[in-house]
Amino acid sequence: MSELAQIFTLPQQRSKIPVRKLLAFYTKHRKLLTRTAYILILYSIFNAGSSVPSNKRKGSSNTKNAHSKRPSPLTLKRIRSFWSRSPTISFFKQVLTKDRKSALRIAQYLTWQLGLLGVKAAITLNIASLDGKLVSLIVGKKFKQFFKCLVIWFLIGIPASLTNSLIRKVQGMLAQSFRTGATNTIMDNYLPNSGNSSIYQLTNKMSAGPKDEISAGRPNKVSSPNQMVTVTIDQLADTVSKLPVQLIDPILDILLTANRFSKVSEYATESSLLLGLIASVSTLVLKVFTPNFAKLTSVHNALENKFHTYHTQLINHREEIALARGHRRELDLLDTSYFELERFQRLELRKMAIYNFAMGFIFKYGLGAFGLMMCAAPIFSTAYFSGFVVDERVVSRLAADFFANKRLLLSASDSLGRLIYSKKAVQNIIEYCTSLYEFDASLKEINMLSTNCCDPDGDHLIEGPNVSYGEEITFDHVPVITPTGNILVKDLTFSIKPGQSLLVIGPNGCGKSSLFRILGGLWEVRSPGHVIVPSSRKQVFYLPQSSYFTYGTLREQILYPDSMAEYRENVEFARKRGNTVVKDDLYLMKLLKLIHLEHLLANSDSLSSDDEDEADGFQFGELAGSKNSRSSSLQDENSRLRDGNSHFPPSGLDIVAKWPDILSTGEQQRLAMARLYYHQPKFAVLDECTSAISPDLEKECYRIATKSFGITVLSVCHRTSLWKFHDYILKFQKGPQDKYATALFTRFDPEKRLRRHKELLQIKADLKKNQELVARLEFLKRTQSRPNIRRKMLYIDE
Ligand SMILES: Nc1ncnc2c1ncn2[C@@H]1O[C@H](COP(=O)(O)OP(=O)(O)OP(=O)(O)O)[C@@H](O)[C@H]1O
Repeated sequence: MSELAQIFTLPQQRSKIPVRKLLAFYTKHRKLLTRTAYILILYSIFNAGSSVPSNKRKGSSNTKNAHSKRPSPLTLKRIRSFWSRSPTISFFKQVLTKDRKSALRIAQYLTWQLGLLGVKAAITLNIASLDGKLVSLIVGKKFKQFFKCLVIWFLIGIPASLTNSLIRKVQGMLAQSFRTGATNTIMDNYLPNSGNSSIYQLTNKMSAGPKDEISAGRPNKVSSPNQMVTVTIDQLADTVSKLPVQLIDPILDILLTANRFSKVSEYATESSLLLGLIASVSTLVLKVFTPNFAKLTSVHNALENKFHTYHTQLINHREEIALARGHRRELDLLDTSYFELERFQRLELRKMAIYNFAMGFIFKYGLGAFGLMMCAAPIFSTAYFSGFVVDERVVSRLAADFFANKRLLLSASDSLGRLIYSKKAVQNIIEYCTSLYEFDASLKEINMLSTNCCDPDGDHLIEGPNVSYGEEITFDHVPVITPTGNILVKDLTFSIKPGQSLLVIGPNGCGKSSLFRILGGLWEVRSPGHVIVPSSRKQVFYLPQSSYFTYGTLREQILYPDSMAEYRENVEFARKRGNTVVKDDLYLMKLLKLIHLEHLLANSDSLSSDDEDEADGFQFGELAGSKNSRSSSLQDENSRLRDGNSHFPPSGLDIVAKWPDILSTGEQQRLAMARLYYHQPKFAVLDECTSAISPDLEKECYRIATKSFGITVLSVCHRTSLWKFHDYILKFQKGPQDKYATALFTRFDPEKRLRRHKELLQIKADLKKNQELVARLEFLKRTQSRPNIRRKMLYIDE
């Protein structure tokens, strides 16, 4: 009879309860009971670890509820609905289907991770057995065997350490692959090939939407696109890579422990049942202390984001803030946002401390005590049935079992705790995926709406039902309406052909730049308007008041938005074809010389030494390659450059700097003009892009653009000195009482207009002077006729 049967037979002799029948039933269904125990354990663990948020999100209020509610127990129906509708699963599917290469790598690293975790669990089991054996050999005083065992124990350390380090490495690789996949997925909509300005539109949408949802408990998903792409994806990848270890490692530990117990212990079935019950009760108790991790993460990220944004603003506008002595105001803003973050972190720490206490106590000590009890049970029962007289061999076997089991059980109870703690990781993953999914969905929505406006190859400037293509730029009854729905101009009509430059004038805020936003495809062409534009986006170039400069070489500033690869390709192509003009490094340096920026080249001496005369005698036609044939000197220089014997070392254009920081506004505008000369588009939109350049050089810049390079400009400029470069005028007018501006388009004779303008100014000045004279005369008359003034001759009035 087994020890177990002996125990159960003891009370039977003294009681009238049908213990025998119960025992028979129990012995018959022992396996079923064991399985029930395992199911109980699993259910309790998953229930505690379940974190499936409600999928019935429709509006923001539902979204808010979904996060403020505690996750309800895991059911099959919820799992099914989670699988089909959850943003988390959808995001994962997107990552795995869109970027096949990353998906393959993810699968590969996951397999590696699973294999390594299996090896680790097997090693742990072996080490536990060896531990027990070592104790048994010590008790049995078998030194030789003990030493052998110790050597094996020591040697096992090599694969154990190797496995651990490999697990970490594979985890890092998994995180990297997932990050790559997720970033590529988002990038497809963030900067789409179609050239659609989704980020511009999204930012517009954000400014129009609710400003701060943090206080409402749900931060704005798209409040910070850069945070999404840089931080959230990284956090997600990191958490995803750790999850297999967090989930599988403890599960394997528990399974191996259970397996070992079922082999070595007579009480395995009962112990499992008891363990299942205790684990269920423990997880129920733990639920009371478990905070809503998803909500904590979400609010924490939003507050961090706000704090970062204020700092970024401070850095971006440092000069303006410093000159305005705005440091106190900025400090207030930073302090407030930091205080909010700090207060929330304190709350978070408090909640986590309570949770960690409950976790540690229940799982480490509660279940640990239970484990020790189970380990001690065979020793006490053996001692009891043998009348407390035990053979030494039995003692050493029992001691070995005790140590091995104790180690395994304690690690199993710890594993159970870790498994439940992985709930935090799962909830964080859900939160990150939901944020990214919503961010991606917003971008997709914008791109879908703009599929009308942009072709997939990104070749067209704009597309849509109200757009057609031609050689000209025509606006036909186009209403100018802001994204927020404000009408700026009700009906805008004008048309210009190549060679017919347009001057756009009007008061501030009437919609001059907005016209260019429509032309650039940032704002849609609203019905009943219709526009005709050149089909290729390369034919229209836009230069704003403050141009964008990348962090890179001086050469890249001129080439932008072309890449270095495109530049090299163009140079090679032009050389192969034997073009008269090759836009190579030498050409770029000449352009810099043209706008007096040669000092930016590291070795500017080279421009003024040997080649001084040449550069001075340089003709714009040579650069434009339009009318004049290239001079032999330029040919010589180009071939010298090609042969690597150039007097213009490439280092000059290779300087890397933070260009907006080291260049004055005027220099930046001149560099932007060099960019325009390099690209030589058919049309150029110049939106006050020379406002900081001295009048003489500004005229020169316009002259080179229009006359030398033959670019047709559409310019907003306030200086009358630039009028002569335009053939047509578009004048926006808006009275103080008018809701929106009207636009007048006519042919423009700058000479005549300028004469009239000067005449008008003269008349106004004369009239003003006249009015002053009349007023003075009135005053003098009044003084003379005042009755109370003592009569004296103030002036002689003839
Ligand atoms: N993205 C936007 N969303 C909503 N309104 C906008 C947006 N961009 C500009 N506006 C509004 O449209 C109006 C016209 O702006 P626009 O930049 O066209 O003026 P402008 O005529 O070029 O003025 P200025 O001479 O000062 O440059 C302004 O009132 C501005 O606030």
